[in-house]
Amino acid sequence: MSPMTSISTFDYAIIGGGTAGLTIAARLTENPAVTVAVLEAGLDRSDDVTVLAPGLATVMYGNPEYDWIYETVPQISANGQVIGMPRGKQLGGSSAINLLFWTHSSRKDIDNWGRLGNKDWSWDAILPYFERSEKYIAPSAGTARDLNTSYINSSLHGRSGAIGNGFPETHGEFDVAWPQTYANLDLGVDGDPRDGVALGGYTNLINVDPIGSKRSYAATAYYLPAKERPNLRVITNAMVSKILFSKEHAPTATGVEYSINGTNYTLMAKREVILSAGSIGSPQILELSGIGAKNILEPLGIKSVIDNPGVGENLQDHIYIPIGYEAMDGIFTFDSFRDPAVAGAAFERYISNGTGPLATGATSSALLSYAQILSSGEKRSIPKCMSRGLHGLNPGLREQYALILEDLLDPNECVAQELDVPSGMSPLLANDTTKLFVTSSPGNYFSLLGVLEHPFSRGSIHVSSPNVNIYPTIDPRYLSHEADVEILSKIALHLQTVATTAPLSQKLKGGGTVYQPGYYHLNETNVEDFVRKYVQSEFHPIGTCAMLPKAKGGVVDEKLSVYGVKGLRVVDASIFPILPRANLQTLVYAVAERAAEWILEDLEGR
Ligand SMILES: Cc1cc2nc3c(=O)[nH]c(=O)nc-3n(C[C@H](O)[C@H](O)[C@H](O)COP(=O)(O)OP(=O)(O)OC[C@H]3O[C@@H](n4cnc5c(N)ncnc54)[C@H](O)[C@@H]3O)c2cc1C
Repeated sequence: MSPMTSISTFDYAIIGGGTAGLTIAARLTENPAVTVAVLEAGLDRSDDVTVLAPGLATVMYGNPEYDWIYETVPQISANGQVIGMPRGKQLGGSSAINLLFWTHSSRKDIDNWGRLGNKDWSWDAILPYFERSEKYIAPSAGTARDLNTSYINSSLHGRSGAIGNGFPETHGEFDVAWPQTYANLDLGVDGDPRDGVALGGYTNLINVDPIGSKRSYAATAYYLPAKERPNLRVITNAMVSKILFSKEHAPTATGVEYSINGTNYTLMAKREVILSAGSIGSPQILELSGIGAKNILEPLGIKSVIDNPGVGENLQDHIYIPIGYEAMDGIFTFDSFRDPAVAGAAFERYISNGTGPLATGATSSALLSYAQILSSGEKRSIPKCMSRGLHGLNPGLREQYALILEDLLDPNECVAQELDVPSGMSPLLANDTTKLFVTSSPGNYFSLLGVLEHPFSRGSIHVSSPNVNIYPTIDPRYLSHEADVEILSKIALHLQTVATTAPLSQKLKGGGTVYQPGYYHLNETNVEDFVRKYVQSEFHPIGTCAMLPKAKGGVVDEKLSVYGVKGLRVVDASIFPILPRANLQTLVYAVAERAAEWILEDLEGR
């Protein structure tokens, strides 16, 4: 907890000290006249090596000290699997446990947010906020050569923003092989994807500060520099259960109820409550506070404040298929850490000088259009099941599907992201994230992952109890739309082409044809069955408090204010109306930066 102050009522109360919450807190308190309280359920772990060492990220999954350890209900269209859903429970939220990919959405992705009815949302409008959150650090000449970083257009990258990012000075044989493999497939990156347009295979930036090779994230980059400000109070171990409303006229958010170790407290907010509890926590807290579908809340004894059936709906997530290959003898993968001596030596090396395998995360990425992943001679077309058209859908969903279909037909728009995990994986144990990124099979493995960027399936998150400690029901309905199965199958088949292409194939046994036990060769006949059995979450849930017109299922307006109440905004990944390409954190930071500016403008009456 940061130093106590005598203030008991604040101008702003922020629920959730995660990626978005800490960004807003830091920006608002730059104005010394503004008082801000942040209420975070987890603890401050910003000096914990498990958080800071890039190579230890997956160690946090399934550990309640760091992770909420949510899980989905059985996924009917995905072989009945329960999928584990880690979310960061600590200052920094999911930015403290994520896999450090620093990627950007496409220009069209954000323009689409505008086309869905959100005034003033476009790529051009969000650009300054990407820049504000980014501190790009150029690599050494050796790293630039090894990882082929010549695609970087440094004029596009922010140099003095909050989050340090660059290329790891420690890299392995797979990292070096990756860009050349895509170039050999004629899929080499055709620019810097930071421009929102470029596609192809490349070495990705990761948000690691080169000084000591430490994770740069919301707690270290936004919170720590602001920590001593007298106008900021961050309360950790504080579980928020409810937003309070005044009874006058239209309901106005006036404060929050929270508890610490079972003792209840109330905190008042004179100007606004800002809900930044993430895509699972934010709809849960809205519903617990009476904002949501009346027919869900009243049977649970929750008094309705605003009847809005959009809350908790429109859940979308990036899903992927992994395929495990056996690495050539002598090549390091994280499977080598099964030997405690190897793991111990790596830890010592990281602690003593910030180098070695724990100093880096995976860095390989490819952003590919539908045309680029189809097998040669195959023509791009809309999925078979979409040929009936979009009749009978509600207007909001019809518009979203029309945009996704456009992306499929556009040779310049990303449909798949391909990446790697330098170890074996156990996708059939996806309900237990302590087991997902390891394998019990002896040997060293390399996993290729193919992600579906714009899924059609839509799910929901709803409370099942008025008690905040009972987790909401999370049902993403993975693969419930047939089109997702069809497209993900094509992506899975493309991964096999990548694995058998040099120089990557030279690093894999049998030239990329020897599989980790449990995986097997895929073909047109067996791939759909494989996709339903092996599908995974990239842990990118969005959309559950969607920024959309209310008639289209919206929960917040284009300035992120909750419909029907005053003094309440939602600012986090839950407001994304439709999934962008690639990983989400750069967009969460940018949205939070933009929201902070609006909040300050409102204060100044501009
Ligand atoms: C395992 C994993 C890997 C990922 N990898 C990448 C990646 O490599 N690159 C990338 O760009 N993106 C990645 N992402 C996605 C990205 O990190 C998230 O989308 C982003 O951090 C979400 O930010 P947020 O502000 O919406 O939520 P969060 O950062 O999760 O913040 C929500 C905060 O609210 C708190 N909270 C919730 N409920 C309550 C309550 N009742 N009371 C008080 N506090 C509460 C939480 O503890 C948390 O701190 C990954 C995510 C995960 C989980």
